[in-house]
Amino acid sequence: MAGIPLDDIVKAPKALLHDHLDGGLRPATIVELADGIGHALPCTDPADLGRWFVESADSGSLERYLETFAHTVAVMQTEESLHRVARECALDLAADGVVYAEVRYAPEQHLENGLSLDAVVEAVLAGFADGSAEAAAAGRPIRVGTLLTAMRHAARSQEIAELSVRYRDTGVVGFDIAGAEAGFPPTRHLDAFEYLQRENFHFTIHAGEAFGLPSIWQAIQWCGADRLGHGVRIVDDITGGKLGRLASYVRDKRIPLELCPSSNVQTGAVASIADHPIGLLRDLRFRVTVNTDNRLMSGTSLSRELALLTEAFGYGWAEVQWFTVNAMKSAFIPFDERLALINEVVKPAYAKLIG
Ligand SMILES: O=c1[nH]cnc2c1ncn2[C@H]1C[C@H](O)[C@@H](CO)O1
Ligand SMILES: [Zn+2]
Repeated sequence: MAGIPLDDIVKAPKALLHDHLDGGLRPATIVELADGIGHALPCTDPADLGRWFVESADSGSLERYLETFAHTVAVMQTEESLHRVARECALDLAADGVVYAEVRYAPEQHLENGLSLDAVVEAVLAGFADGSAEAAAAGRPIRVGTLLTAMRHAARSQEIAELSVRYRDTGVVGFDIAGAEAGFPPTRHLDAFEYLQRENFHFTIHAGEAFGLPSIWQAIQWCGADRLGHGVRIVDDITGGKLGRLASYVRDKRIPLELCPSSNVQTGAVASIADHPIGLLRDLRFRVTVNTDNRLMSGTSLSRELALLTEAFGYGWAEVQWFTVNAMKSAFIPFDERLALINEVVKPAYAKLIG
């Protein structure tokens, strides 16, 4: 199918809920930062390096996909580099027409040079603020919220949950757990999730990506996740269009699915974009959102993910608006602020596009 041209999608306002800061660096920035600290890279030409990330992440396994992060995390160990990467992230998302983004990363992975958790968070928040201000000045306003991630194989989730709550009034809007899923169920971090619930805070959980329904069930029914990071394996509870109890619960409660089409193809969660369950899940009216996961590892952008879906499933502007409004409705910022973006930015733009 023809699909909507990428350039047109770039111009439309979009919202992004699932994007990793350490999965979205510019290849040229990695080369410069690595040179400055003497970190050895697989190659030093930015274009080659960009291809290396995509090819290496194209592994068919989440564990191998995650190995590529060693190089991005290695160059994000100082306040200056964290600030730079966050600033460029805000600028790149704004240039792609993203007007609202929640970007996540794991502060515990940025302590190798002796930074404190608070220093990491403050450097990233300052980078997002500076990048957003520059984007606005250039006529591309964007709001960036931060999610702090705890690594599911580690044991710092309570500490990171407390860190998130400490920065809730200065830009951190939610919490997440990420990393290899098999063998590391969400309930390992139950104390952190119960703490966050007592604090009336928001969190999403990577679940139902490399592991199936038990992970999703725990994330929702034991841990109380507001959203599912990926959640794509919820299709295992749907047979011939008929929903099982867990799938019904997720749909009926309007639990947002942060679907990441290209990432799922690379980790082997789905065979191809055309085979992605997003088509079925949309038809069944789940609260589906479209996301990038890791723009560097997938060589992608939110506009490209949407363009691929318009090609594969024949979607038009009405569907792109639907995905965008779903994401805005599911954002972790206050209701009135979500509504303002939907009514004042998203809907007027799509009214013109849909005609
Ligand atoms: O798709 C993913 N699934 C699980 N973990 C992931 C995914 N993408 C990135 N991560 C991990 C690697 C990063 O270093 C970490 C924090 O952003 O989150
Ligand atoms: Zn992710």
